[in-house]
Amino acid sequence: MSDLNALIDALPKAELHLHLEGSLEPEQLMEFAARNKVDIPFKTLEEVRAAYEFSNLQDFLDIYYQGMSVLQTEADFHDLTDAYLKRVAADNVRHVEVFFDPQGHTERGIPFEVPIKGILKALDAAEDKYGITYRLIMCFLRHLSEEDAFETLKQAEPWLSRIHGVGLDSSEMGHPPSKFAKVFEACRARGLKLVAHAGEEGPPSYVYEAIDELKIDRIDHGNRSLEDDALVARIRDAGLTLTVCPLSNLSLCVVDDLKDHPMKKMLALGLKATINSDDPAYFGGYLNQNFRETAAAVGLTREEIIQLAKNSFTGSFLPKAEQAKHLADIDEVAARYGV
Ligand SMILES: Nc1ncnc2[nH]cnc12
Ligand SMILES: [Zn+2]
Repeated sequence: MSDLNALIDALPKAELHLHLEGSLEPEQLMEFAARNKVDIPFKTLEEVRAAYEFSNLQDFLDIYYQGMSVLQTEADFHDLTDAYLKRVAADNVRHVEVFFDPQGHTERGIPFEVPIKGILKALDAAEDKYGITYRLIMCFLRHLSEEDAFETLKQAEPWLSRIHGVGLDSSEMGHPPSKFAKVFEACRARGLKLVAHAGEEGPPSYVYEAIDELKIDRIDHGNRSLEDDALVARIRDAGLTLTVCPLSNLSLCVVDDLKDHPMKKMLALGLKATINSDDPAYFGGYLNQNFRETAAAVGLTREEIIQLAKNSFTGSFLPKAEQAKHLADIDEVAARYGV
């Protein structure tokens, strides 16, 4: 193993951009379909794997929503979440801030409490079981209406002490952040943290809207911000974290080649970028795989890798005192590796 990969493995890290439904591995999809007697258009694992091939965000989302159909019971959501946590514990992940898409489930008749109960059961057990702490972020699907988002917020009301933030995901083009300004305002009034996918496929104006109209605390993706120097300065000066997802960007053709990924440039511009896996079952790798492939493709230095690990904690919603403990652990590992 290269020195760089050994350092990546050894560093404590947080993951800040992960869709739980996007951690549905082909094997699990087959298993859940069988145990719930759900018809799926695939007979073999190879057929599922072949379907996990995309050329843009919408291509992926079509399969992603189809895959969700096998998630039926609290146990399914628990098992899905637990498998993700177990997998990233092996990557030395110490804290996760994970998304779920309640509307992807309520729309097909699964009551709101089914996914959230299963997910929380696995997340609550994670500290003892895997040494992983968490925050849970409920996403609104942006291809649906703001009225739908308000209805989802109403269903979430009994759970709001267990939900730390809200996000905005799904088809970006044609669904600008401003469409959700009122519901984000209502969420802010309830003390929730706010994040939004912006600038993944959408233009820099969507990132401006997420900052100015949704008043987000963190930007998910944000790649296309680099097209606008004034926007880069805004993000940098506000200290906003970007949750960037390199292997997702490659799979969805946000970049044509990982060598062209802007991660190194983001760091050079002074942006607080982080590395994340987005939908690891669909995009070819969990957190350390994203670090490894990005480091190799764009030539990240050991110092940059350590900076990225630190950004993952300072960009998290953990209290400063807890962040500081993780930063001290990172310094200890860095010293061991002579950095
Ligand atoms: N990368 C992504 N962009 C938008 N919506 C998503 N839902 C799951 N993954 C997503
Ligand atoms: Zn995402």
